[in-house]
Amino acid sequence: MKGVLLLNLGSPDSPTPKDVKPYLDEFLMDERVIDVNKVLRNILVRGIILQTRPKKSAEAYSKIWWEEGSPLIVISERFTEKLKKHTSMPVALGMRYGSMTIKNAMQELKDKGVDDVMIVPLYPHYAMSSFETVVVKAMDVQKEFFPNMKLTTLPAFYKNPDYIKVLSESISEALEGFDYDHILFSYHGIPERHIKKSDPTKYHCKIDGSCCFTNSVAHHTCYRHQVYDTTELVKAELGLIEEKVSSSFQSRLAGDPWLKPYTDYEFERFPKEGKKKLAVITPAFVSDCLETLEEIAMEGKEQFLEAGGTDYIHIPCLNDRDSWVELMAKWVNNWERTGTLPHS
Ligand SMILES: C=CC1=C(C)c2cc3[nH]c(cc4nc(cc5[nH]c(cc1n2)c(C)c5CCC(=O)O)C(CCC(=O)O)=C4C)c(C)c3C=C
Ligand SMILES: [Fe+2]
Ligand SMILES: [Fe+2]
Repeated sequence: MKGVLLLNLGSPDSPTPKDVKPYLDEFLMDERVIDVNKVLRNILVRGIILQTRPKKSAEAYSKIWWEEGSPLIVISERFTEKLKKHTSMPVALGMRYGSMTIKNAMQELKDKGVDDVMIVPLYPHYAMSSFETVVVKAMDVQKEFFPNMKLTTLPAFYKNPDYIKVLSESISEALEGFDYDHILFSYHGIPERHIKKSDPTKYHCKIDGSCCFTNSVAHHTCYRHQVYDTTELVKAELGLIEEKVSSSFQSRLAGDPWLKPYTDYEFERFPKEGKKKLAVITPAFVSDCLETLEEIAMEGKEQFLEAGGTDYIHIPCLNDRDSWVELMAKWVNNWERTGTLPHS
């Protein structure tokens, strides 16, 4: 029997340093997130980052936490419940880090008689530290605990025409009545090194060049190419003016160079260039979370207004929007009926 496993990265159990610390430990000790050798990762994460970050992160989480829990978890649960109403297959939700484990979610499916699972990483773009890590974890768990379960992965959907339509529709709704000077597509950043590492050709990715705009098989796993594609496709779908749209990268950790331009630098720069009314969209995430609600909707707004901006909106993620749930239902139900995937 077929079933669906929705996967996201996860949140701490509460916005306190006591619960944030083990969550951050699991997150940052992941070799696909901090991709240095184990000894160095241990020193970096446990010896340095975890000495101060849990308190800071807990404060940030406290600002966005809902009565029902972490927004990322609550929204993912709402999405799951809605999807269940659109399919006859069992649907479960698992998280890469934290207490809502992938193992429990797979057990839930197995208990309902499921042995053929579509895994759905809730990320439109491929990155080692998001899409790849949830898929590899799901495969490891399957091998160890559910050897008779078959897994099929929904590919990154960053350029799927139906997804672009749903995303564009959500953007145009949010922009209604907002006379913007500029729309910024702010994507979660990753270290530059990661896109070189994910390049299967080992020669295509040049970081600073125009590699992302020339055809290559490397783009199947190139996060930067994929996010630029999403921006371009939405721009075309909505007929947006070239000069009024750009992309940037947020949420970097100190140390390595990360993908540029950095979102916080753009918040400083725009008002000086006369772009004082700004709309920010965060399409690397399908659910609002710490990185959108705190970093963009709160901190980003403050920074932009302090730099001389006058008007600022953060456009919500797709969350549990009906058209998004219906699109996911179309993909999974089609796979149930025909065994085919919507895009590759
Ligand atoms: C597009 C999705 C994501 C990518 C790519 C990604 C890369 C990445 N993240 C970190 C470090 C942290 N990320 C944190 C939170 C966080 N990250 C994502 C998504 C991506 N991360 C989400 C959805 C969230 C929010 C979870 C929530 O509970 O709302 C955190 C924890 C919070 C904090 O302390 O800032 C860290 C740490 C790295 C290093 C990285 C790429 C290498
Ligand atoms: Fe992150
Ligand atoms: Fe590229």
